[in-house]
Amino acid sequence: MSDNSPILLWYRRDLRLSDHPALSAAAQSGRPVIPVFIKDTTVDALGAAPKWRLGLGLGALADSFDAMSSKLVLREGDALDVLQALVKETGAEAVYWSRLYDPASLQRDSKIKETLCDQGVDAKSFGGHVMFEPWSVETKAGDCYKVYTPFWNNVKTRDVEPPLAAPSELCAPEEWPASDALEGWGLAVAMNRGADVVRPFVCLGEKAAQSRLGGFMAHGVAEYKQTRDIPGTDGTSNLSENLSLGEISPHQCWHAGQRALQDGKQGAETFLKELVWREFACHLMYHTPRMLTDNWREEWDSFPWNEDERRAEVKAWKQGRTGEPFVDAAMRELYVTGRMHNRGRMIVASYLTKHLMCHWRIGQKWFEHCLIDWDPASNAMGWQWAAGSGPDASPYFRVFNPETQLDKFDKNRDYASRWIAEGRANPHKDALAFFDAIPRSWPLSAQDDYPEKIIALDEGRERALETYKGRNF
Ligand SMILES: Cc1cc2nc3c(=O)[nH]c(=O)nc-3n(C[C@H](O)[C@H](O)[C@H](O)COP(=O)(O)OP(=O)(O)OC[C@H]3O[C@@H](n4cnc5c(N)ncnc54)[C@H](O)[C@@H]3O)c2cc1C
Repeated sequence: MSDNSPILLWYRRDLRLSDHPALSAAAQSGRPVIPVFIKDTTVDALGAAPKWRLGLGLGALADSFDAMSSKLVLREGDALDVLQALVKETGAEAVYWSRLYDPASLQRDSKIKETLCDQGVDAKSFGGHVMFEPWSVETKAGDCYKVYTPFWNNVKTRDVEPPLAAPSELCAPEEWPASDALEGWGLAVAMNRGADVVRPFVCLGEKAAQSRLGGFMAHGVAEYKQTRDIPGTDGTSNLSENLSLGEISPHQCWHAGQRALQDGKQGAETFLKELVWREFACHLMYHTPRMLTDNWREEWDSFPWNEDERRAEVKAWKQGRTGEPFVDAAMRELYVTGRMHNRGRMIVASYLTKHLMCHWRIGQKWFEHCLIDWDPASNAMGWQWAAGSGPDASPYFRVFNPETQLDKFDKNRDYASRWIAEGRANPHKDALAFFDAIPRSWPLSAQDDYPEKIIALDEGRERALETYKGRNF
């Protein structure tokens, strides 16, 4: 390889400069580095909110490169074609990237690696997206894990690579290749009116993610074990949005959590365990990619789910109009912020799949459309956990009762009143924001009456339990 040939640094879901093994390796080589992002079919396939959030993240990453006299080159097309064209244009002899583990990326990346290597290009993938490579965690029998607790026990005492500093400088190529304009990609198009409403809730970019982590370590993590389950408080890290696009690395979060634990902050161990849930999801997806599309437990294949999204009860669920305050508050939080508290996610998922007996894929798809922290593995695992069809799932006969959950986790109704406007003299501004975000085709207004329950909870629960009977779960 000649000393001055550039390295193409192919960015995907790793939108940061610090703790980026591929970028560090490229910078250390002393050769020119050309950061590239490609809008290929995996980007086109994203839901409205994740695609919009990606666009914001790319803008922030481009600014970071500009600030160090570098540049993020944007190209559109088949990833292999684009990389080959860039190799030709720039004389690059190497392409580096951070590994991803979903089936579409794995298939694309292995083909690209093979083709580029055959053509004499040094195509190399690096870690960084997860702390524990999915193939590096095995049971004693050499299998993958299917249950979280033994997975946690396996990894909890492992050494996690200390985070790498961002390179202080990057060598620029003699000539920069042409770049598309980010605005021309139309990544925001499907968000319509929602974008202006969601934007103030976004924590954008690497710097903001680091300060969010710092703030949480200083003020939140000590009480996290108690506060993480209360959706009316700001009791969690809110880092999923940044983790999902790689604006922060799990290693950075892990080491911050370890330091907090050493400082005697009790909640830090629970935080570390949650980070490992993300690892576990990725492990499951890598070993059983059908988890994204099919019941993990095949016994569920003959279950008579409602699969028709046009049904009135699905519409009511999506619009936060089921008449169950916990469910409706959470669905509106999703629409307004692009995120939803974990307790809300569990409750709306249980309600849709159990009380309404709708297929978990309907919910998975809606979350994929609305979440700015969308992650294919965590989303699929969460939905299959709630439905009962997943590997380490909530028992199928456990049906969350949204009313008793509200009494337990939202005693003072802080959460419900923040998100539901109807029937209130002075609705919260966030509850009103919902009506600014929704599509005009939803004929809803804050002046409407709050809806009657679309199903009595007992009736829904009994119907589900009755249908489970005689099945071999
Ligand atoms: C039906 C359903 C769908 C979900 N879809 C997603 C999704 O698309 N993207 C996503 O990131 N998470 C998803 N989750 C998991 C979880 O709800 C979110 O990670 C969490 O609410 C994020 O908030 P936080 O960053 O404040 O988390 P914290 O409580 O601060 O936890 C720290 C980090 O640990 C990880 N984590 C925490 N809980 C989980 C979990 N149950 N599964 C996997 N990782 C976890 C996240 O990366 C999170 O940022 C889903 C859960 C359910 C039940």
